[in-house]
Amino acid sequence: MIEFNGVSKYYDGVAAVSDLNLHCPEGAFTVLLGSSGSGKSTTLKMINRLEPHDSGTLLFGGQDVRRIEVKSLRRRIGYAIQSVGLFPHWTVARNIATVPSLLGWERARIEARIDELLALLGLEDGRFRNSYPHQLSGGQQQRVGVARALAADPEVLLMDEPFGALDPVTRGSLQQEVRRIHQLQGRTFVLVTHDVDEALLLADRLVVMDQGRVIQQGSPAELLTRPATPFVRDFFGGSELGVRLLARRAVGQWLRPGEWLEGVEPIDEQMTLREALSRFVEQGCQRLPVKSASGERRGVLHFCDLAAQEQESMP
Ligand SMILES: Nc1ncnc2c1ncn2[C@@H]1O[C@H](COP(=O)(O)OP(=O)(O)OP(=O)(O)O)[C@@H](O)[C@H]1O
Repeated sequence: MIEFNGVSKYYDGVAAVSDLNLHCPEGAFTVLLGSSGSGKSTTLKMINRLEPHDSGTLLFGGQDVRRIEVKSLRRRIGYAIQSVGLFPHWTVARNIATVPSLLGWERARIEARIDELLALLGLEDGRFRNSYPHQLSGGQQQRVGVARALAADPEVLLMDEPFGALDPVTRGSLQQEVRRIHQLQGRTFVLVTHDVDEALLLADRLVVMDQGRVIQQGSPAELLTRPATPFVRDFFGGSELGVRLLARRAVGQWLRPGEWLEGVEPIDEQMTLREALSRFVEQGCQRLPVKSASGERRGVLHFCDLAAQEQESMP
């Protein structure tokens, strides 16, 4: 969907990104991960031409972005940023309606879309619709920012640290929400973050950047198990690589079916192996029964299997 071929961008002769080769596949959730100043935001802004690139080619849906009229390009791309950028004197509803109104949608269609998005982002409580941004919490404002970016059902959603300023609990619930929306709608999402756990939670495809260059790109499991350089390994927390890998895997794939255990509270098969590890430590046990969301017996998770799989996947 989006392809960078040898793309560079300079500010006052200094490269912000250089010779970028990067692919964001259609329908995938791509996350650009890197430390401050590594060129992530610049990369994102070149996609919707908020920043023009200086050399190389950047393709959007197979077309050179320079050949797509800026207005029509931006209509195809939603953009959500950390500072939200809501219009302060407009209600939530009017903020969300910004792009559909520009596109000349009929009133009834706009109203229906606002309702749909408020429900999608967990803001369906009637009071939000006509509130002003300053009457909302930071987390609610971020939700409205994402709703506004999604309003005209863009082909691509770009998000630059959209949960940056939030407390861990609100951040966690918004991350889950965005993941759910991605799975539901099957659109192409590109998100920028410097938070490793956020990246691992959301990404189908992960791109690690440093000093304006792509250091490695691939699936989260690939990067965790086969980091291409010591930098990538260190970025994922070196000794924490194994635990982070456990956070990507669900209990359901690792249990022994056909076994059961009485007298111990069962865990859910959707639980991550990382959470299960905490449960083993908390309860000081070696085995845990596993049930489905509807309460059916699925089998037993053995601590020794979990430890073995972590060793296998370590680089
Ligand atoms: N408008 C600008 N003028 C001059 N230099 C800039 C401009 N925007 C970015 N840069 C420089 O380009 C480099 C990459 O910046 P960029 O914002 O893309 O990094 P980032 O990885 O998104 O960082 P952060 O996580 O801190 O936002 C930095 O060295 C930055 O100082």
